[in-house]
Amino acid sequence: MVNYFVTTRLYLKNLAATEVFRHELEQGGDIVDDLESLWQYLKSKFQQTLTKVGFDTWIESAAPIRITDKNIIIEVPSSFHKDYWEKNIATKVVEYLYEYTGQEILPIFVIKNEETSANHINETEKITVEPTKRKDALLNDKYTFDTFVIGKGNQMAHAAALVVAEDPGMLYNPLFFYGGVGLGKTHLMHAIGHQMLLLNPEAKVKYVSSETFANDFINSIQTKSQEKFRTEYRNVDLLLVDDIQFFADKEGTQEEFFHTFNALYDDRKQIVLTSDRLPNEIPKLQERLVSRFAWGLSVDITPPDLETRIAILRRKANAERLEIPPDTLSYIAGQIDSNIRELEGALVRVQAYAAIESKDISTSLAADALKSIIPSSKPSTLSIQEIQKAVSDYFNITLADITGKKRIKSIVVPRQIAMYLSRELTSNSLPKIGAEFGGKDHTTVIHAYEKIDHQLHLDDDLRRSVEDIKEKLAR
Ligand SMILES: Nc1ncnc2c1ncn2[C@@H]1O[C@H](COP(=O)(O)OP(=O)(O)OP(=O)(O)O)[C@@H](O)[C@H]1O
Repeated sequence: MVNYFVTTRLYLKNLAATEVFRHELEQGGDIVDDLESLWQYLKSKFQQTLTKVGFDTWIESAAPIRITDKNIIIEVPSSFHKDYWEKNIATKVVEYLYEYTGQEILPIFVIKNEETSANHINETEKITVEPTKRKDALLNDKYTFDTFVIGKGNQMAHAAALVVAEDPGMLYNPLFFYGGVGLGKTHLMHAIGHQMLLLNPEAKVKYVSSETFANDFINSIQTKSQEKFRTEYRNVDLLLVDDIQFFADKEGTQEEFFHTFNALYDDRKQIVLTSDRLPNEIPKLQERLVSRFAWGLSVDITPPDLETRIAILRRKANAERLEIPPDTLSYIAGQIDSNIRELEGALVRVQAYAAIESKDISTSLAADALKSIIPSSKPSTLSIQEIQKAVSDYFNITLADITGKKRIKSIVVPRQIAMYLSRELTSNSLPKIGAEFGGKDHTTVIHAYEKIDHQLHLDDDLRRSVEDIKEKLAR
């Protein structure tokens, strides 16, 4: 019998030498005519060893490309998946392939190209995993991995969430999700909690918003029950803290959280945090917290593309047993592009409108129902380019300066004003505004918006300039 461990060592030894693999691949002839049957065999083996969510995430998203007598090429959706396969699944592939072919065949992982990766959107409609009924964890029953639709913008966050749910405290600690509002950060957090409890019903899971943490802490001081507070927060296996940007300005809470974090981290307990921005962009977050949060993995969630939005709506419509024609789903998904909570709200609105009118849901009914909330109904038809031009004319700088990267104050302030006005006066999403400013991140737009918004109350000159520009734009 060829020892599987020898095979594994061989595999690991060669892992870095992908080029050698490729050469060998070119030398080797095809050995299996029916790649599909072999893949089915591998899948059936993994079905027995992985959880359903693990199987869906890692195996279902991969596809075999070719096999020779030396290698099998497996296509995976992202570098994150590739990394996970190499570290956790590859040795099993070698073992199972040996069982099937009697030969040592080493896997090579290639990343699927960007254009086609949308094909991997998980549109599984069935909900098979019963969410945990443990109420003390305060988890929302609806927020599980099964109800989470995977798309380009959240694929990596979803995979990382699954890793920490199945292997808490080991690989990514803390796990930090950041991104705009309503994009699924809370949903993923709860899914981690459910999955962990499913695998280990005895696990202690605690989910809190940052406000609840702060309030619990303040109450514990007022009621002299700090010991109880500490026991409650430091004796858990998984601590989930949502929206930690609200820790800004709360010195005492940050101090306490620092100690909570250290206690859990030292005990190898898993910590998961979310915020609307990266830790170093949260104003007044203590440096020592910022650096600790960077110990683990930070993953952003970006707004879903159209296919993902349609898949989310379809899942929701199915769950509510609503009959909605595909083109109507596409229409609704096309109207709301940056916030899934609003997308779901739009569907509820269409549903209510159909009930009131006693009509079936159609595209024209959806258009009527959404008239008052879709972006095109906002009063302004102003474009971002018009705003950029008005601001650059006003400050006598070039359009290239407005969209460029120069960091001098005489350009940075007008650029921030232009971003502020783009958010105030147009219905464009934050990522779209960022893109129009030379491909900047949405968090840069949030930062600019908040800075100008704040300064307007303090700086008369700035306020006058913004009013003048607005007036010019209104003409
Ligand atoms: N990928 C997804 N698949 C299915 N539903 C989703 C997905 N992403 C978000 N949702 C749904 O959208 C709604 C908003 O998501 P969630 O509350 O998790 O957003 P969030 O990023 O935490 O927002 P906030 O920053 O406001 O806290 C929820 O109902 C959630 O179930």
